[in-house]
Amino acid sequence: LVPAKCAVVGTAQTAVPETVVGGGRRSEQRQLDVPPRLVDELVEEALVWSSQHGLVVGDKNHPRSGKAPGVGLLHAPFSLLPMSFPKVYWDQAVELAPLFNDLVDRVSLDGDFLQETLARTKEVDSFTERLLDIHSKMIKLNKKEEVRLGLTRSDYMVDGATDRLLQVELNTISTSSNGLACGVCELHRNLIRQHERELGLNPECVVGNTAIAQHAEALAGAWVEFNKQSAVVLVVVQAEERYMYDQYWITVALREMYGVTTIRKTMAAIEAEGELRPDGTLVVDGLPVAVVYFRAGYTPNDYPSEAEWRARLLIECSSAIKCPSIAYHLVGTKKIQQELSKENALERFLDNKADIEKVRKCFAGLWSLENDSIVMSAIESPELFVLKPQREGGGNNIYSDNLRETLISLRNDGSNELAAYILMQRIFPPASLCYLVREGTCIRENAVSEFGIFGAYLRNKDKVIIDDQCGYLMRTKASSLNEGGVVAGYAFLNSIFLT
Ligand SMILES: N[C@H](CCC(=O)N[C@@H](CS)C(=O)NCCC(=O)O)C(=O)O
Ligand SMILES: [Mg+2]
Repeated sequence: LVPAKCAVVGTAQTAVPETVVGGGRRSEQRQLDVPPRLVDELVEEALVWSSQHGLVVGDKNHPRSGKAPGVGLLHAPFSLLPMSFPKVYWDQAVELAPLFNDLVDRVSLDGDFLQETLARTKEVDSFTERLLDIHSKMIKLNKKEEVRLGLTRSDYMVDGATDRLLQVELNTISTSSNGLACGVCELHRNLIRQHERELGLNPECVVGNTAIAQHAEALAGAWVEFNKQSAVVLVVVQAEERYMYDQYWITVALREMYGVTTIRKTMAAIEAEGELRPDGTLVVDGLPVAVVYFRAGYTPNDYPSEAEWRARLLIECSSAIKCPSIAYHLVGTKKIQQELSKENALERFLDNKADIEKVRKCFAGLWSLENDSIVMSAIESPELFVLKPQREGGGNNIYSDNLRETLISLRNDGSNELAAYILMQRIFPPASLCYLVREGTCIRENAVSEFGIFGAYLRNKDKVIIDDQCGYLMRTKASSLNEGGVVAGYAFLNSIFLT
């Protein structure tokens, strides 16, 4: 992806202009120090570029910005300049992508493992319970998903204390920012191209992002496997979606590159307009559905009534290729992540010893709350842990004093509520001063980054058609913040150049 000559940018060996502050610890991730006058110029150019190239989101201050495209747009939050990122971590994450693709697929086929691992959680977490109910219905129906499409993202942080790349989580549903991530990469390339001399950076050093093209390719590949010309790709969306432009990058590419039609429907609309033909074909609004691409359905908020649950069940019972299937969705829960980190757990799913070691090497500390000694450690040193419910979408994790109080009350209740959570080692990535632009204003903050590699996996029976990394997402947030997430309103989109 990156010409070799770039790999040395930012290290002491090259005649690097004084503005590129690099070198230092292996895990050092640095941004340029830029003269203030130049910052203002770059910010103005970046805001114009974003507006002209669709690096945009709906503005939450505009009443209809989540309803109709083209109404109430605001530039997406972005880092003004790319983050230098050690090539050794990029290579490691790329190497892990197919291993996690394989792991997710294997675990998704082990219905007993999913049901048993989540059995305690099911008792105290009604959202997970509803997902598991649909899953067990599929098992009773002996429903086989012969064609399986996984569009995942494995998120990592560099642990500053050990320089290790540690997995934060493996997302298996609605992995987003795949569209906008490509935009911010092009933005950075453009800015550097216009100011190459002053910035002392080569635009080619910004790692290209293939996320849009590869997500479209994978969805089109699944549509081909369904093998019905008149069928469409159904995108499940929330009624209010200010992140729609991120989604449209994928669906427009699908139409323009592959001629595949997509329709956007809420779960409620699917329940109202959807039906199953005798042969199992899902028909929505009169159109046969080849692929269901979930960009909603990952949070209880997406199921405000029984209608949405009926829609989820209808989709799952159909012959449509689900992205993700209910099983893939369950594989992405934090409880499964914690279970897979246990001794000998990976051996149940992966064969190759070397692969198992590579996967295990990126696991952070993960514990269930049945482990009372860990719970006591977390009560004593809450800042070293993160308490995680089985929730996606950002803004759900519990930190610091809130973590301690939650654990104390859960422990005192003696209730089995504990099974709704897992504890994870808190990772402290190296921080560096970054220029962060939101709502037209640039601030300079000490910030940390979370690096995600998207994964695409398409399989038809025994034929693996796609098994690859499919782009990346770099998110940067003020190091003073606990929670991350761009949609959640904390993080900024970023790109990387390798050092
Ligand atoms: N509105 C929904 C947003 C879906 C969503 O929040 N996805 C989570 C994983 S579940 C995610 O990938 N977050 C990365 C981008 C961020 O930091 O916000 C969509 O567009 O599909
Ligand atoms: Mg997540």
